[in-house]
Amino acid sequence: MKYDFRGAEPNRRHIGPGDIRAATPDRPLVCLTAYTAPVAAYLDPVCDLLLVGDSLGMVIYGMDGTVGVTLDMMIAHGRAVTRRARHACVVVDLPAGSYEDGPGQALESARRVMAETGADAVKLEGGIAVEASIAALVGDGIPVLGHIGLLPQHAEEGFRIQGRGEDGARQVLEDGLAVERASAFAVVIEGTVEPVARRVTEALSIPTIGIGASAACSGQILVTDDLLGLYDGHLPKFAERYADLAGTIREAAQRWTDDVRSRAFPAERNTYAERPAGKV
Ligand SMILES: Nc1nc(=O)c2c([nH]1)NC[C@@H]1CN(c3ccc(C(=O)N[C@@H](CCC(=O)O)C(=O)O)cc3)CN21
Ligand SMILES: CC(C)C(=O)C(=O)O
Ligand SMILES: [Mg+2]
Repeated sequence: MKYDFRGAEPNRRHIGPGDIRAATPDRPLVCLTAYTAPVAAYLDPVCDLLLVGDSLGMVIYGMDGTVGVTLDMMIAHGRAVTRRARHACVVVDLPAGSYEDGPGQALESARRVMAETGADAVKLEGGIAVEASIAALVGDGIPVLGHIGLLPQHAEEGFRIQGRGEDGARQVLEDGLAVERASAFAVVIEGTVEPVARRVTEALSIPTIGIGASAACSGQILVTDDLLGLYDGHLPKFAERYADLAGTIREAAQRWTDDVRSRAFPAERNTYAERPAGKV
């Protein structure tokens, strides 16, 4: 079925879910989170996929976890990102409480996200437990990105690495196989040991996108605020800081503060005259 994008631009992006699905091992998929229009504008040309992740609850709303994030929050940020993305595939997370009741609830939530944001796809956490829901969305024409391994929406005892031991390894693999059976176009593997990520990647015909899941995946995703040194919480071991935006912000704010107090700001170029220069 075709969606009418109420207020949202129909998706005219260069890279679609089908292109992500067709990724080949010679070119790892490059994925980052984006929650706002300007960050989407900066990342869009260099990424294959932009994820509007429910991590935004922790990263920009200061929550302790992702469980309090609502569908309305995801839609507002999803819409901001699709306003700027014209190259990368845009995926929006279904938040906790918006799909666990089963295929009916998942369909209702995913349809809203697609119609109101103009995203290319949705992501939901889980394998076997959500297989029927993923299949229902795909059957309705909504592309789905899977998410297995560490599931932050179900991390009641903290964010623990998954797949250790034979039982753990089997569960992650079974979840990956379920996501593939349900016809997701790719799957995120989060917080898993390398042998498990390798086994899942070899066993599945769809690409695996790793976060804290080793180099054995078909691609990588990271939370952009971690990459940029902007997140003010605990940085997971798997994240790597490529910039220090927190330091840049503190320094700029301090310099401006000094300039206001010394009356160096505002300068003449920041000040309106009675009549604009050159006009009579
Ligand atoms: N800023 C940010 N970055 C993320 O990657 C991220 C979020 N927020 N929020 C949602 C989830 C939560 N994530 C996390 C957060 C912390 C750990 C963490 O601290 N893990 C321990 C490993 C514990 C173990 O060995 O079992 C670590 O020390 O890295 C892992 C994943 C990943 N996602
Ligand atoms: C960490 C990624 C995969 C995610 O789900 C998020 O940012 O919410
Ligand atoms: Mg998420």
